[in-house]
Amino acid sequence: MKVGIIGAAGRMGRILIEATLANPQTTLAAAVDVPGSSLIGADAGELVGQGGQGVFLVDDLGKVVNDADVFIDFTVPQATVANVDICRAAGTKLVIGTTGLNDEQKAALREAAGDIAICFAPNYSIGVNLCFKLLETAARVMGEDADIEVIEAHHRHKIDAPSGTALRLGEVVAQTLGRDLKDCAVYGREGQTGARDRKTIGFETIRGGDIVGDHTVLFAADGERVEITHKASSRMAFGRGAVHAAAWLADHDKGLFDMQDVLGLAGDSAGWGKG
Ligand SMILES: NC(=O)C1=CN([C@@H]2O[C@H](COP(=O)(O)OP(=O)(O)OC[C@H]3O[C@@H](n4cnc5c(N)ncnc54)[C@H](OP(=O)(O)O)[C@@H]3O)[C@@H](O)[C@H]2O)C=CC1
Ligand SMILES: O=C(O)C1=N[C@H](C(=O)O)C[C@H](O)C1
Repeated sequence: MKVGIIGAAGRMGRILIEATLANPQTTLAAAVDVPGSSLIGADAGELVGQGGQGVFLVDDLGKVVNDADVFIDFTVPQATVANVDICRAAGTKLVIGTTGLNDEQKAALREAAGDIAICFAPNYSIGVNLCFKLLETAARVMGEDADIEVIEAHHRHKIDAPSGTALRLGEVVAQTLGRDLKDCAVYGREGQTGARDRKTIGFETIRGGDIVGDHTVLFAADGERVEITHKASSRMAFGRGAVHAAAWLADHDKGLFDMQDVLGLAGDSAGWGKG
């Protein structure tokens, strides 16, 4: 698969270049970043110490959209939605890792997936996707008798909160228990909060330093606690997964998928996911 990277100069973009070059099923075919970046025109391989790739960073997806079979986009919501339109018009597939999209932006992705194949997931690591499955079991067994809290920690540069992964963890729990996250989520607490309502799902966000990404779902029952925790120690865990998803899209012409589909874990889920 010929792969293009959007947001190529970013933290994840550089990792995605490296992961694309390392995967025997993929070749690096294009790289895009924001207009005005001092890196426009640079050899994309140079960004990861592997110069001479002959792929140069451009400032407009439209210039290279036909050069790749699939683009991987880890940028910001506004840019991602614009990129979906460009890829849709060109018939080019997309893997999207950007988080923080609102309902309207997610609906735009769903609509575009009527014409092109899109994989959209808040977390491309194998470990987090395993945790989504473990969580269904934990919620089924303990959910009604426990207070459930989702705790996440990320680096100081992260611009959205709670993380996309934390929100998906909350969705998995809520849907397994027949609740609607929009009604039962509580984001942080302060002041005279009153006693905790067992039907709520709490979210706590930590931002600091260079934390790659930690997530815990806590089930606090009377007399015992269960915690399901994932800690990413390298962004390559996400990068490898996203490039695997790009290669997996080779067999799909249209539709909206997520990493559960790529890993073959989607079959028996309660219906959460898909944006
Ligand atoms: N799904 C997953 O597994 C993961 C998802 N993420 C998500 O990926 C996203 C990016 O994270 P991260 O790499 O840390 O962020 P960065 O800010 O480091 O990277 C984003 C890059 O995209 C560039 N960019 C912004 N707008 C455009 C545009 N219109 N066209 C092209 N490039 C653009 C930015 O340029 P500039 O800085 O100049 O604005 C920057 O280089 C976030 O939403 C994050 O939550 C992160 C890790 C894993
Ligand atoms: O911004 C990040 O860094 C990450 N974002 C994703 C999220 O919001 O869930 C995934 C990962 O935890 C890293």
